[in-house]
Amino acid sequence: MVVSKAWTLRQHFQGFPKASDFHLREETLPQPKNGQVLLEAVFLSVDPYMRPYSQTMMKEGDVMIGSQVAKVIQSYNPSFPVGCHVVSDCGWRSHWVCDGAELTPVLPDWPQDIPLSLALGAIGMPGLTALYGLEEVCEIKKGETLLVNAAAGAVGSVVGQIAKIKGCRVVGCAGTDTKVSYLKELGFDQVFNYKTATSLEESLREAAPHGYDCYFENVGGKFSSVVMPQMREYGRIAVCGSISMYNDTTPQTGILLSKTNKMFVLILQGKLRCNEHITSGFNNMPAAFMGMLQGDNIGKAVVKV
Ligand SMILES: NC(=O)C1=CN([C@@H]2O[C@H](COP(=O)(O)OP(=O)(O)OC[C@H]3O[C@@H](n4cnc5c(N)ncnc54)[C@H](OP(=O)(O)O)[C@@H]3O)[C@@H](O)[C@H]2O)C=CC1
Ligand SMILES: CCCCCC(=O)/C=C/[C@@H]1[C@@H](C/C=C\CCCC(=O)O)[C@@H](O)C[C@H]1O
Repeated sequence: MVVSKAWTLRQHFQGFPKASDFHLREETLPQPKNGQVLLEAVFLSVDPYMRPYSQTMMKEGDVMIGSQVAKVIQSYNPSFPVGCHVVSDCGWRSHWVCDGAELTPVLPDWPQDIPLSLALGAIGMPGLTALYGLEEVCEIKKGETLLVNAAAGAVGSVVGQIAKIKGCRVVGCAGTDTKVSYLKELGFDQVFNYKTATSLEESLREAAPHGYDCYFENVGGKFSSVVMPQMREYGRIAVCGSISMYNDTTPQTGILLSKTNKMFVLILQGKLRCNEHITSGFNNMPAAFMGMLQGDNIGKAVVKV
């Protein structure tokens, strides 16, 4: 018998999440049956969507939603032998029994030099979101000017680097001077701290006097209203997220939305840098989640068990 730890939503968040909104419970798992596996969490993801989706998809008492990289530690399913790694959407749990239908195997040819945690970051959902938004939504072209906000985060940092690789001029905004320096190191052309800028409108205009061809929107709310008039004719906007609104108790005006090998190659060639903000310990899941929402992370926020 394995006793699993699980973080539940004790009560729905009101505004910014608090430590007392979470509850750590223990649950005894059943012995896996034929076709099933027992998973042990190795890295867990904390992502912005957990805040708005907790409101719409979860009841109080439910285990927090989320993905993790887990190791198979017992197996009665030949597709997932003991020792292999998978991505599972089983939530904030240390262990879980399930069948293979819900699991994505970590590729058997995963390069040794690339940390498995990137399956939750640049090689996973955030990285592929960045690539999809740039290529399929913005259809970005060489020579164009792109704006990305939350630029030092999991999605934003990949967006800016891919756009540079494609020969674009990239403007990024982030919330600390350390993030600004990091983005300059990554090769962004113009970067500013939106929290200390005297005027967001002027900083955006100074960074791109002829306006923006593409806008990769991660923040929403007032930020997007300021960007709109600075879009060029035939400009394209990938509305990816609206983190500035996720903790609102009263609605603001503004937008609210409801190729893996390629990424390996770019990382191994040193063209795509993937910083991670790693918090240690399953017990620190709520702190890691709240830290990410308030901007503590440079790159992808993950928890290492
Ligand atoms: N549509 C889709 O499929 C997906 C959408 N997303 C969206 O992309 C966005 C970024 O996600 P992700 O890269 O995972 O997260 P990040 O790693 O970027 O972490 C969140 C960051 O958001 C910034 N932030 C927090 N509050 C505000 C605010 N009020 N105004 C501006 N910035 C703020 C903080 O950085 P700072 O210090 O710069 O403020 C923080 O570090 C989110 O909106 C998310 O919902 C993500 C994945 C998939
Ligand atoms: C108003 C919320 C906008 C959030 C944008 C965002 O960050 C989206 C991220 C998703 C993420 C969602 C994860 C779980 C929810 C499952 C929804 C369901 O119908 O089952 C991930 O699935 C991929 C991103 O697109």
